[in-house]
Amino acid sequence: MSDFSVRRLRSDEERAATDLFRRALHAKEMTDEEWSAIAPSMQPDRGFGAFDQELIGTLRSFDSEVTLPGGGTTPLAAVSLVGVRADRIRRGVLTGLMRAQFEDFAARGVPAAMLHASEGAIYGRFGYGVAVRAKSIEVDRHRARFRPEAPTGGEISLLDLESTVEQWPSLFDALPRTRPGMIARSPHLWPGYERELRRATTPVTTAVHRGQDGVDGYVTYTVERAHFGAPTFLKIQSFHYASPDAFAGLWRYLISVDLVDLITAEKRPLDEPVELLFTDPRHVTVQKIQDEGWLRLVDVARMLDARTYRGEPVVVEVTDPFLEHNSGRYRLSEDGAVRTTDPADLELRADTLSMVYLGGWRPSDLAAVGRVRATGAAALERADLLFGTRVNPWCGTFF
Ligand SMILES: CC(=O)SCCNC(=O)CCNC(=O)[C@H](O)C(C)(C)COP(=O)(O)OP(=O)(O)OC[C@H]1O[C@@H](n2cnc3c(N)ncnc32)[C@H](O)[C@@H]1OP(=O)(O)O
Repeated sequence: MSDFSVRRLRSDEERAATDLFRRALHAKEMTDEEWSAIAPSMQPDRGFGAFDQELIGTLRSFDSEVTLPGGGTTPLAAVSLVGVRADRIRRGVLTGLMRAQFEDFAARGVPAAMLHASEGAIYGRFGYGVAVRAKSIEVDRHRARFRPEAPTGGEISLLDLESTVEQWPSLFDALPRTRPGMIARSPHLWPGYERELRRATTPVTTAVHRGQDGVDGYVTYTVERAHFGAPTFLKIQSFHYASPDAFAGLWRYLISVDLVDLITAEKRPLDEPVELLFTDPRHVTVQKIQDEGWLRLVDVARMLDARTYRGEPVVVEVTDPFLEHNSGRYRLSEDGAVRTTDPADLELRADTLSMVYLGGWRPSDLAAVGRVRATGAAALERADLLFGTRVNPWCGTFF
């Protein structure tokens, strides 16, 4: 490890830290105008910097909360803007920053953290695991026909760019965050979203769905084509709903939009049944399945006790090399989670525990690739049921 120290960033260092992150991602430094648009998204006291003679690495977070299996919520740190200067990588700088950030989470009683990773090989060693995967889909608008039993939906009204910017926070906040892994959107997120919307080169439209009990869903999109004669894409930027009627009603609207060939939606829940709305499900193709959210159980005991379980108890032995105090055995049952000295049914590392925690992976599948060790098939069957969730996890918020 080279000689550097890590400390909380002062507010007058936030711009340099953001530029350092952007350089690490090969993006240009910000103009004054760009910084004034981005500055409000920096939650004070949540940034860390690594310094030798100067700033050489950074990361930050903003406060949020996450929905857990069973419907409860806990505080969550949404981690982002992670970067180390190119001439200082692979010397332990990120490791030092991670350690300082976890200490800060523990001091503030934040039991979990989530991030979206630029690369898949970075964060496992720090105890983050792929808890949420998502699919990107493409719908052939000309051929997709609704099945007769698909809900008809309610009324649709349209918002333009300015109304979308104004109403997005209240539209999102009014909808329940029902899936495990969904997070609250801090006020610090919206300036970045607004900036993205304003950078669109074609009109931004939001279709708002109103059901019997009022507004219960919305979809925001742009329509784009590469050049004259190329296929026209309706690109969904954001799609949230609270009822099957809103889900089907908004898809009916999207399919009805003229002069569109293909509809694309990125990072949708794995079990969202868009294709089943249509007479031929093959008119919806899955383009990609990717990791959407990496979860870290910072306080394993608290997080294990915060979610619900079904079925017979299981004792898990957790190994957490990065946050050693989490290592130990936990008995999980419908009554919650307690530390125990009973023999373990399953053994797994902290990053693997994160993968099963929201119900995104079955312990038996992870056992098949050597990431879970179990006493036998019966233990795995109990663990699959215990960690299983009614719906797939989904984050649905980029940060
Ligand atoms: C949530 C987000 O913001 S995602 C964006 C993350 N940022 C980027 O991708 C920007 C470009 N990359 C970078 O800035 C840096 O390379 C970082 C932040 C990914 C890593 O920072 P570093 O200071 O090099 O990490 P550090 O030296 O602490 O590495 C710790 C270990 O992880 C490994 N590691 C680090 N980055 C990577 C990587 N990209 N791929 C594979 N292994 C990696 C190191 O080899 C080291 O392994 P070791 O302990 O076995 O020796």
